[in-house]
Amino acid sequence: MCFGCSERNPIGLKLKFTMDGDKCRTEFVAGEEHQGWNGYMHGGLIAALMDETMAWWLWFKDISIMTAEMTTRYSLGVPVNIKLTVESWCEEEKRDRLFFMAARIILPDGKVPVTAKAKFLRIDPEKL
Ligand SMILES: CCCCCCCCCCCC(=O)SCCNC(=O)CCNC(=O)[C@H](O)C(C)(C)COP(=O)(O)OP(=O)(O)OC[C@H]1O[C@@H](n2cnc3c(N)ncnc32)[C@H](O)[C@@H]1OP(=O)(O)O
Repeated sequence: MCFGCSERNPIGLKLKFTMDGDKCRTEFVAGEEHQGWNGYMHGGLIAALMDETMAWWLWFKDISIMTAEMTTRYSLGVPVNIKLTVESWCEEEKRDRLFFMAARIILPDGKVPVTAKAKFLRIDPEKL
C-alpha cells in the first residue's frame, strides 16, 4: 500500500503517473492537511511527491529501485489548493545500476518552486 500511489492507502497521495517522451508526470492539489506553514505545502511531502515521481520514471521502464540519496532545493513556497505538475527525468545511468534522476514542480503560472536531484540504485525485485 504505497503512500504515494496506492488507491487503497487511506492517508496516501493517490498519485497517478503518465510517461510523455522522456518525462514522467503527475498532478497533485495539496489540501490543508498537507500544510506546514499556513497556506503552504509541507516540505517533506513535497520531497515525497518528487521522490515518487522519479521512482515511477524507473518503474515505467521495469527497473526496480530504492532511493539512495536525494537533494531538494526549495526556492519558493508551494501553495495549497492549486494544481501542481510534477515531472521527472533521468540524467545519467552508470553500470545499469545507479540512476541519476531529476525532478521539478511546476505551478500553474509556469514558476518552478522546487527542484530535486536523486540517486536510485537498482535492487533485486524479489527482495521488495
Ligand atoms: C506497482 C508499482 C509500485 C510502485 C511503487 C513505487 C514506490 C517508490 C517509493 C519511492 C522510492 C523510495 O522512497 S525508496 C525508500 C527510501 N530508500 C531506502 O529505504 C533505501 C535504503 N537503502 C538500501 O536499501 C540500500 O542501501 C540500497 C538498496 C540503496 C543499496 O544497497 P545495496 O544494494 O546493498 O548496494 P551497496 O552495496 O550499498 O552499493 C552498491 C554500489 O552503489 C554505490 N552507492 C551506494 N549508495 C550510493 C549513493 N548514494 N551514491 C553513489 N553511489 C552509491 C556503492 O558504493 C556501491 O558501489 P560499488 O562498490 O558497486 O562500486
